[in-house]
Amino acid sequence: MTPGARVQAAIEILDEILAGTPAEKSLTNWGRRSRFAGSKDRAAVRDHVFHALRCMRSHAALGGAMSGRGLLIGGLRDAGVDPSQLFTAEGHAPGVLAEAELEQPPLDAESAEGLDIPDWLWPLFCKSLGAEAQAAAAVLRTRAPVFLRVNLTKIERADAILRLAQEEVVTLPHDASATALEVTEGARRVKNTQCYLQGLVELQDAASQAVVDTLPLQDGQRVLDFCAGGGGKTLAMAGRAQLSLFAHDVDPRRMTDVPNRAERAGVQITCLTTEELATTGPFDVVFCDAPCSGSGSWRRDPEGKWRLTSDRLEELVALQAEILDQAAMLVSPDGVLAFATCSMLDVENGLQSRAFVARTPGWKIAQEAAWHVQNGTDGFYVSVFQRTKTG
Ligand SMILES: C[S@@+](CC[C@H](N)C(=O)[O-])C[C@H]1O[C@@H](n2cnc3c(N)ncnc32)[C@H](O)[C@@H]1O
Repeated sequence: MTPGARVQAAIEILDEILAGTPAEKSLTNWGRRSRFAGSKDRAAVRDHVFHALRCMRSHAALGGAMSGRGLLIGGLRDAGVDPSQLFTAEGHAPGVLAEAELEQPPLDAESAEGLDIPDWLWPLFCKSLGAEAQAAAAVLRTRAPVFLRVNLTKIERADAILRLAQEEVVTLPHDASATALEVTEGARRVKNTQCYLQGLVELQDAASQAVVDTLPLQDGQRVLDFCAGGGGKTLAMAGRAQLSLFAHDVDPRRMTDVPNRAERAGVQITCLTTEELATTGPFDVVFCDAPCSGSGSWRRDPEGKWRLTSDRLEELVALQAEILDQAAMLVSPDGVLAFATCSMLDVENGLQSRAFVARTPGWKIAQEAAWHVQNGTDGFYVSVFQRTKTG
């Protein structure tokens, strides 16, 4: 496919997304009807689509329309490329620019529109991130790096770097965690490498790994991952100590992959239903990786940025509080409760944790940590609660 034809394909996919089809489904639909497209074409089209989704407000403004065509015209202008170079109508390229499309509309690059944050969210975003708000929003307009977690029960980090390099995946250690590697070349090959297939490495953001590093895990503990989902953090915990590990999720279907992933990593994880929690507890450590706005990972899920509403955020904050209250009851008398989100919003993080200790006698915040996208990782937050002596 020519560069122009790739742009036209992205325009069609974006129009489908704007009409309500999820991005992954639209890309799959296009892939099925475009057997002629090679792997490089598919990757390039996907990159166009995801870049447009990350920068949807600003690119629509620069392109003069919230449409696939407007987004691609705006995206080219944002990159300093004259769209007329690709909008030629030749070789399946999009049609030439109409009179009304020729002039670039003005855009304030420091406004919520220019920084691609919804207007309703911008005050909250600024309050949470202070002087870093603009920098964080700007990073959310870019593609996220790919990170791996080295399974230290199977291989040292330095050896994993060498083994991956033999399979043409180039990585560098990342200082967010002693298990983290940033992939600098060959990211698309990772899932086919023997290193991955044999469970020596897992795909996991570096901040997710760092969150698990903060948990006070020790050999012999009974540990519950209360919101386990696909078990990414349960597996990371398994790499930290010899634990009796339990995974739970209110939606057990989300844990479908946990047994296979555990087997690949060579660890044991027991999945529990909600009914089984009461009879299996209490636990020495209960970790809640709670459902949240996902604002720290909007580079990977840009549709989430535009889907979030203030009502939905309010619902999420209420759900997080409920989860903390339920999880606290499963902690043993000397145990620890931990709460994490992949959010950078204070209302889901520090304020949520302080509200928990304010309404729940007997608990204090022992530790808090946050990671922001400006430092290269996803945005994440964790708080670790301990019981007070009088509690
Ligand atoms: C952020 S995701 C977890 C991601 C996972 N820990 C990982 O590292 O791959 C949050 C999970 O919480 C689950 N969840 C939502 N409400 C819950 C509740 N009341 N109790 C337990 N889990 C809940 C969701 O189904 C979702 O899988």
